[in-house]
Amino acid sequence: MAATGSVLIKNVRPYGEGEPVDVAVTAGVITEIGHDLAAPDGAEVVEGGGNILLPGFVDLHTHLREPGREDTETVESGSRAAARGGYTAVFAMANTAPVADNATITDHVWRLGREVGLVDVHPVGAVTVGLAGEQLAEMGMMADGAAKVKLFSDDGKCVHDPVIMKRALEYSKGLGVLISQHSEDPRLTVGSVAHDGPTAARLGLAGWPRAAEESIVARDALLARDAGARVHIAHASTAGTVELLRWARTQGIEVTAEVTPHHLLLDDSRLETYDGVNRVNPPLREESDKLALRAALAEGVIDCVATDHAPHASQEKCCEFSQARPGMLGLETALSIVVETMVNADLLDWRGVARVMSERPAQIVGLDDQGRPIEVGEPANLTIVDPEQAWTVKGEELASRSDNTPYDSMTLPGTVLTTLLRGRVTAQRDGLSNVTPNGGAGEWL
Ligand SMILES: NC(=O)N[C@@H](CC(=O)O)C(=O)O
Ligand SMILES: [Zn+2]
Ligand SMILES: [Zn+2]
Repeated sequence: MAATGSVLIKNVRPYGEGEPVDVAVTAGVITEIGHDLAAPDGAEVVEGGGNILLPGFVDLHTHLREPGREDTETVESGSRAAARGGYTAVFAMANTAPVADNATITDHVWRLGREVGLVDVHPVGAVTVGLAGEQLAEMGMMADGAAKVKLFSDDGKCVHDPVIMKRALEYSKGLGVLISQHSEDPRLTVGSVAHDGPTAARLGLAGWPRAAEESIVARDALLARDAGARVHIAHASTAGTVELLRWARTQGIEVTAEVTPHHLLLDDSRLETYDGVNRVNPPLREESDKLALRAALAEGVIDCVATDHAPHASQEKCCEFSQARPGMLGLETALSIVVETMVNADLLDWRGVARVMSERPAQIVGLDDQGRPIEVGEPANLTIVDPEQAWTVKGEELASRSDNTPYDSMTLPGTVLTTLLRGRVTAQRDGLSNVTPNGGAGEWL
């Protein structure tokens, strides 16, 4: 693999539009786009096979579990999973052990990411010390450190105290950073394990009401308005949250939001089996919520897709539903779920996929080297996707150290073939000749 040398990507269709072209890359930057380009001496050639070229994906919500739970994921295994999923940048949440609530930890995670070099790992800083919700963390120190932390979140927990959240928003505005809120009023979710609806009632599972999310979304929109700050809503899961986001926009409040692939595809009908793999926060909701989330993503009311990739050890997921840890894997399957729920449903075209997977997340968090248009002079953070190729998910074959995917054994549409970070190949499936029409995609090299 050439480090920062020359790469010639043959035969790709940027955004799935027009005739295939070649894309030449030198020193990590796109230098030419055209037909029948000659490979410069020593250039690595990547055959695109007429497939779709997109900007590399950016995930605002990943759990990498390092430091502390390296048995379930490391910066390396998570970076590999991300590259295979078409990602070139991920934001690693702060709910590690110890919590990433100071610059020593955020800089450590950032350095680990650089050493691995498969994806840009941006550590998320905690909003409060120890995620305890009581005392603001040293956000300024983290923002000023080597990692230049841009996103702060107590994810896993809600910044519940309105006074603390108000101060955090004011502080974030001054620092030019963004807070991502895990919207969950903890007093409404004590003991809750599943969406509070007919399915949970029938199955005897304690319910997690929509109001637990929506009351915080509404409150934080108002706090952001008063502070003149921006706020980002993590893993939006209800139709009511969509309506609140729409309302906030009409008021000129700067609220952005993400939706996870699992909330786009799955609903609480999955819970019938009591399989702990389906336990997640916020919980899988009802079909009406799912359809509202898809429509909101198509319309732009929800800005982007974020995986909430949450690896857990199998012994923490296989137990009784109420005992299973909440969270599911997402990085390696996200593109396929977006193809299934949005592209194949005619809700998004490939320009739209680039918008929700790459451009908007980069803009929201202020990354200037990711989510860029595929044009000469832009960094070559790219992914090649075969829209026709289906593949069968097998938990144990994923690059993640964990296998808690809710899509195990499912055949999903859309395959990532190659990912490039600043022109360097970070993931590549076996030669196109090995990609069989219905028998799954080629092996990862
Ligand atoms: N989504 C989850 O169910 N779990 C996440 C935490 C979180 O995103 O709230 C985790 O860290 O496991
Ligand atoms: Zn969360
Ligand atoms: Zn999370």
